[in-house]
Amino acid sequence: MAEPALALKGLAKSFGALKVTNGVDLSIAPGELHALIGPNGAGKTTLVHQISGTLKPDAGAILFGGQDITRLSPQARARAGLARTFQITSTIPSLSALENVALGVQAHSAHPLSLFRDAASDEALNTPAWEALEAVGLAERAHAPAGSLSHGEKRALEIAMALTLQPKLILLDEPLAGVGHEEGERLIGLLNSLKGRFAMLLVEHDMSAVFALADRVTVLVYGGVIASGAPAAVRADPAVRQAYLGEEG
Ligand SMILES: Nc1ncnc2c1ncn2[C@@H]1O[C@H](COP(=O)(O)OP(=O)(O)OP(=O)(O)O)[C@@H](O)[C@H]1O
Repeated sequence: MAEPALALKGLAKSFGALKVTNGVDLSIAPGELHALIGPNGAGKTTLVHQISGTLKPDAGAILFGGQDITRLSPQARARAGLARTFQITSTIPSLSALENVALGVQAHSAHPLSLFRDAASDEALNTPAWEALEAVGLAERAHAPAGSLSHGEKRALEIAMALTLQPKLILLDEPLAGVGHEEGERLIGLLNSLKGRFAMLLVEHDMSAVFALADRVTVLVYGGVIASGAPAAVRADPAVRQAYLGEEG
């Protein structure tokens, strides 16, 4: 069997007496889109922070393509191909979409010290930047300042920036939050078009998006996994229905 793209083994994190991640086991196959759902405060974002490396677990291990990355810095994880998009927009508003992506390419290139040396005019940066913009459907907006893009376009731009890492896995933290219905549909189409190229862990409250996209779903409640599996099985699980009672109707 292929090595999982990502495997969490007994991951634990407490804030004081609060066990926010309570011995989480999770496995994502290469190319799989895995959704992580759960009620507010279940610990989803805390789990994503531990996977990306901005928060240290108290116990447990994180394996990325079989390699133990539990103690690696976020930068080293990104270089290994673990990309993430942020709930808070991380682009530079005054620079064009193309310049933002080209800067991302430059930051991860062999010569990052040349940062800001007119990133968008350098062909070695430009070609992958254009490819990433095309992959997310933003090529026509390449020269628009990132700050002028719509909410959904900004999310697509962040995904383009993640693509320049040539990722093996992308962590998507609520990509649909604050995005209107029409743009949401476009983003779901975009994520669908990227499926299979790399693994994705999607944290999302929009259940129609989750069930439209996910190969497998894991449900987190009070920091613990209560169900994990194929979408239909998870949806029918009595413990999951109980956890969502009143939220999903
Ligand atoms: N730095 C911190 N210090 C103390 N408690 C924290 C900290 N970060 C998160 N928590 C608590 O941990 C719990 C889980 O929070 P987390 O943001 O991971 O949940 P979530 O599932 O992502 O929620 P949401 O769906 O609302 O984003 C919450 O009770 C939160 O208040």
